Amino acid sequence: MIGLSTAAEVRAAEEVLLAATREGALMHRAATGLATVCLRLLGRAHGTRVTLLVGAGNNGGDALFAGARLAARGARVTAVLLDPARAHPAGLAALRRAGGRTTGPDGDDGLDRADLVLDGIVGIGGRGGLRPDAARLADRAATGPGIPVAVDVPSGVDADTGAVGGAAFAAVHTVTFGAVKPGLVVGEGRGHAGEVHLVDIGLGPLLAPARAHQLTDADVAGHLEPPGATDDKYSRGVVGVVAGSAVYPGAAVLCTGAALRTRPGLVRYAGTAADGVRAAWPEAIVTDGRPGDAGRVQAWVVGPGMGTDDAARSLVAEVLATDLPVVLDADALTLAAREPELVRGRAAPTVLTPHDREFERFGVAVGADRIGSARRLAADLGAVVLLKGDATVVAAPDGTAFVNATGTADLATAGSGDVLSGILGSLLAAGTPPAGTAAAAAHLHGRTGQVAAARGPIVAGDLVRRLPEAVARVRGPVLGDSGA
Ligand SMILES: NC(=O)C1=CN([C@@H]2O[C@H](COP(=O)(O)OP(=O)(O)OC[C@H]3O[C@@H](n4cnc5c(N)ncnc54)[C@H](OP(=O)(O)O)[C@@H]3O)[C@@H](O)[C@H]2O)[C@@H](O)CC1
Ligand SMILES: [K+]
Repeated sequence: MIGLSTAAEVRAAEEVLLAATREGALMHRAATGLATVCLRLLGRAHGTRVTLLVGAGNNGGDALFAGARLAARGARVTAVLLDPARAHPAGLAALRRAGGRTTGPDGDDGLDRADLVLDGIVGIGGRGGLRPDAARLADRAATGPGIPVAVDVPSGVDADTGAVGGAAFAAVHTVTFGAVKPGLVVGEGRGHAGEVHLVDIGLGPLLAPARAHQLTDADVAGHLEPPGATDDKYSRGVVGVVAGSAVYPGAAVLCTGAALRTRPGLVRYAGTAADGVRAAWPEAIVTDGRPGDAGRVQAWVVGPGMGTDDAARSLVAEVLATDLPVVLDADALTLAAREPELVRGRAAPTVLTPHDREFERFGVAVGADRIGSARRLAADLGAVVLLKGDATVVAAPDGTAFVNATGTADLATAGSGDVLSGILGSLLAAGTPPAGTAAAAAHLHGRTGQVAAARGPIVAGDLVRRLPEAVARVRGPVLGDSGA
């Protein structure tokens, strides 16, 4: 699990470490890591051209020291000092000693011929969009030939929320220090950060326990263990699906299929799409009755494609009245937004899976702080909220949050959400804690999108078909398995 630490958490840890190390040591660690990544991206230093955009804070200091290291190896380095009188003095001296040159914001910045541009305008000390000089340079960097690399945080991106309140540096790589900040992996910030490289500067043991996390394949593999010798179809968790309609069985078919393919066990379906589900998935146990007629289950998924009429409302209320974990998706979210007390009163876990418009039906704007908004709704409803997006956010009522790392634009296809709710129901039936389980489902859904899209454009049915391959990929190679 990767902890996501806010600027304040990083600063608090930094303060302790700064007091315990000799002056400048942390910045040297940061700059060494930064220069190493730049060298890897450039392939070599000698003969390359590097432009540094240097603000007046320590973020500019990092860029200057890294630039000095590259200059010492033969790169032609130009530092553009946004505020020459306040540029980091020791960094500036190091760059000049190594043969780098400096200029002001209106000088010859070399951006039109740079191989790499380092954005050291502002880091975790930044507020709001970039000021005019900085904005103009960030804009030129975006259209120039150099690889745009952000130092710690792309300037103009809020490190905690990913909000971009005006002009911002568009990086393809971000080299961040001490901890990954949430703003690099969520919302608009994710697109501005590009690939994130974490440089260890020794903060780890001093950081407060993170309240937001990213899962890795290894974390999610624990949810996807193959059946053991003593498992039977019941012991692996039985999921019940209430979805679709006689006229539109598609959502029910996708959701049931995804549940079946995630953790082979037992899937029960109850609803008016029974014929369609039977035809597509003879493996499922199907009734055209009510949820109560379906037989014993350990978790319910309710909502996809079932409409919002009185009949649908009564099915949602019946499922929510059980003491089992429930995933509320699609139409069930619209119904729950009308009667949030149906969710608030529950003792068993409830997971809501809204996209932005569904989220806002609960009366909370999503805004630019997606983690904060998901946390607010989760606390209000006493439920886990999985807010879908480029980087899906999961928040628990206690504020624990997860940001998904595997999302891809290919998942924005009709029926993709039905597949996610099927995956989630299937994992939740195992009885694991709901927030981490929802994050694991988002992770697997994203991996499935990646696996399926590798062969070309995808439809939701491809996700169901490629789920076993994605599960295998998340589990990774089995130790001791020779492949024979
Ligand atoms: N502490 C350490 O030892 C270590 C720190 N480290 C590094 O330090 C960074 C934090 O440094 P920091 O605290 O100096 O703040 P920083 O991010 O440079 O920003 C302040 C400057 O930005 C300016 N500015 C603000 N908003 C702006 C805007 N919208 N548009 C334009 N400018 C704007 C602001 O201007 P002012 O308001 O003062 O005029 C001021 O000049 C951190 O991210 C990491 O890189 C690492 O080396 C590890 C060791
Ligand atoms: K920066």
